[in-house]
Amino acid sequence: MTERLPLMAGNWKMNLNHLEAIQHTQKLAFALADKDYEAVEVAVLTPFTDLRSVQTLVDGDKLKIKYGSQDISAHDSGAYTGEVSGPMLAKLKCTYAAIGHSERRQYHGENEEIVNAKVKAAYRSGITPILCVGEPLEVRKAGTHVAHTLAQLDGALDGVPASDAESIVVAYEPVWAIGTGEVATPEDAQEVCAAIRVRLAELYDGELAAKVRVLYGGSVKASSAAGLMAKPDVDGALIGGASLDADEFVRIVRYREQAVG
Ligand SMILES: O=C[C@H](O)COP(=O)(O)O
Repeated sequence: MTERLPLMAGNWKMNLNHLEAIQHTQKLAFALADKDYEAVEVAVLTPFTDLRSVQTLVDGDKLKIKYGSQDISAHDSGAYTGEVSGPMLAKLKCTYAAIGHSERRQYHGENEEIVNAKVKAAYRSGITPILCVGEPLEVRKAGTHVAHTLAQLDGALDGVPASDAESIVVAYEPVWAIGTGEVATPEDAQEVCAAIRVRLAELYDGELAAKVRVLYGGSVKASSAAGLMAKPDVDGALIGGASLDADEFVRIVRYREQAVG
């Protein structure tokens, strides 16, 4: 069986200016030890304005924290006011770019076509997409959450070759769980994360599907992390609010030390 290194990624959303970002990253770096990084990959997804500061800190102090953006342009350069391109993010040595987060879909009209173009743009620049998928509350209530989420996955990966897709990270984030304090049960998370892996095997092959990390996101805290991570198809978490509290984020990274709640 393929060993998947768990990934705990903090999505700061539109929080922490570049000075606060330095302080926060230093606090994380101070708290995290080599053994933490052996057990878990740790990443922060910061506002664009923080990336240069975080890069300088990571490079200068040789930190093992990975970092990336919360979005990426579908275009590589040109007259796209306000956009930030893959080559620009690659120059800042970003490992990851979150793509298709529900807040981008909801507030910025990102549809499957745009998400697909952004996934391809990330790969053109050697950046690994953290592709966000997940259903809103009405879809969950209608019981069609698996089909809804898999349709988002299909759309995002349309025309993406296996040689790229094998490195993708998929984050299942039910919209009703984001920022609400209502975390999905481990069983709910497992149901959809497993379905995502099955679909990856159908779209590509079982070997690729076994390699891809599928995260859960939505109100994850230290108290819920161990229970979620106990599920076989949950390979980490995308953490919003709780990632802004360095102590809480470190506790999530050390989920193995928490009780399965
Ligand atoms: O990207 C992170 C998700 O939107 C989860 O956010 P949250 O942990 O604040 O619910």
